[in-house]
Amino acid sequence: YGSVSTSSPILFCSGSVYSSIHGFSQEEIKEKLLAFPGGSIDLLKQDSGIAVLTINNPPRMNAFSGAMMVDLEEKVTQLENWTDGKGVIVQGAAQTFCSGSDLNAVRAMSNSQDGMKMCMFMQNTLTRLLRLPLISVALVEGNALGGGAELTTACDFRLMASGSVIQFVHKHMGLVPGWGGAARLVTLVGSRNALKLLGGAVKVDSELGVHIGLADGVLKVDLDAARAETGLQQAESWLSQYTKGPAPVIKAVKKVVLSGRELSLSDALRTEKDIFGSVWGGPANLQALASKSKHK
Ligand SMILES: CC[C@H](C(=O)O)C(=O)SCCNC(=O)CCNC(=O)[C@H](O)C(C)(C)COP(=O)(O)OP(=O)(O)OC[C@H]1O[C@@H](n2cnc3c(N)ncnc32)[C@H](O)[C@@H]1OP(=O)(O)O
Repeated sequence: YGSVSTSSPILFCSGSVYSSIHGFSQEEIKEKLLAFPGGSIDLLKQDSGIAVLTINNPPRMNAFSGAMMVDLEEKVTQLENWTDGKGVIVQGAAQTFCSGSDLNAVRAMSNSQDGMKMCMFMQNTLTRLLRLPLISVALVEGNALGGGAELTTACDFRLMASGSVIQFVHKHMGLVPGWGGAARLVTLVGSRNALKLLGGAVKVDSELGVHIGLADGVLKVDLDAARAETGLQQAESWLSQYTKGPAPVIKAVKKVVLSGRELSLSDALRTEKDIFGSVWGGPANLQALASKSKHK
């Protein structure tokens, strides 16, 4: 497979929004964030090409400590470099998703300068998560609140367990989303629904989530415990519908959609041509041509 050389550095070279040209120092804010320890972000890369990223801080309902924000950035870098990867599932540990920023860290960093730096750091990381050349799914069990709700919007898809809730609680905190969640929410559900969800701090359950297009599916509850699949198993089988096939082809699928989503039409068309060139005449293409396959 040829590599994709495109005129769209924003998507494929550095997915970040802020850098030193914006007066932003990633290293300076990392040092501040590391002063707030606790929890971890765990990455499991599987032979299937589907990775599982777990937000792990159960004593605080998987709230993000500063150290976890830094950890997430490192795990996203590992996923960017995963040649054999095709998909990623983002979940919370212990059957709940994520309750946003750790309020203890928020209280200690309550001046506006630090708040904005933290928000730039998280915008960079979550933008890179959304721009991964992998198909991503947020598996929402329990609560996704505040920054946790924003994290769900940094995935391509959201699957909700019955009883789970996505809630942008920001208004109740005297805030608005700052991790890019508002911009992504508008793209997902339209500006009128976004205004309702943010203005009313609405509790979105799985039914409402599907109705407004925030959720892409609801996980089944099987009362027969012996037969029941876990939420993660269900999410893996849902995602595998879209990740069957060789990694370079799946990555190319994600990249053409991403460029269509983020670039102007002319730039998206040029980028699509480059990505097409990277799979044209590649092993999967030659094999398909040789097998005279019919698409019945
Ligand atoms: C809004 C902007 C900002 C951002 O975008 O950066 C944020 O995200 S701020 C955080 C927004 N989230 C919240 O305000 C969540 C507050 N917590 C809750 O509403 C509840 O704890 C809930 C619904 C998550 C769970 O309720 P439940 O009754 O099931 O459990 P507890 O309340 O007893 O919680 C257990 C334990 O977890 C601690 N906890 C929960 N969330 C956080 C958090 N965000 N930061 C720090 N700690 C959190 C809670 O205090 C309990 O600890 P304990 O020591 O047992 O009292």
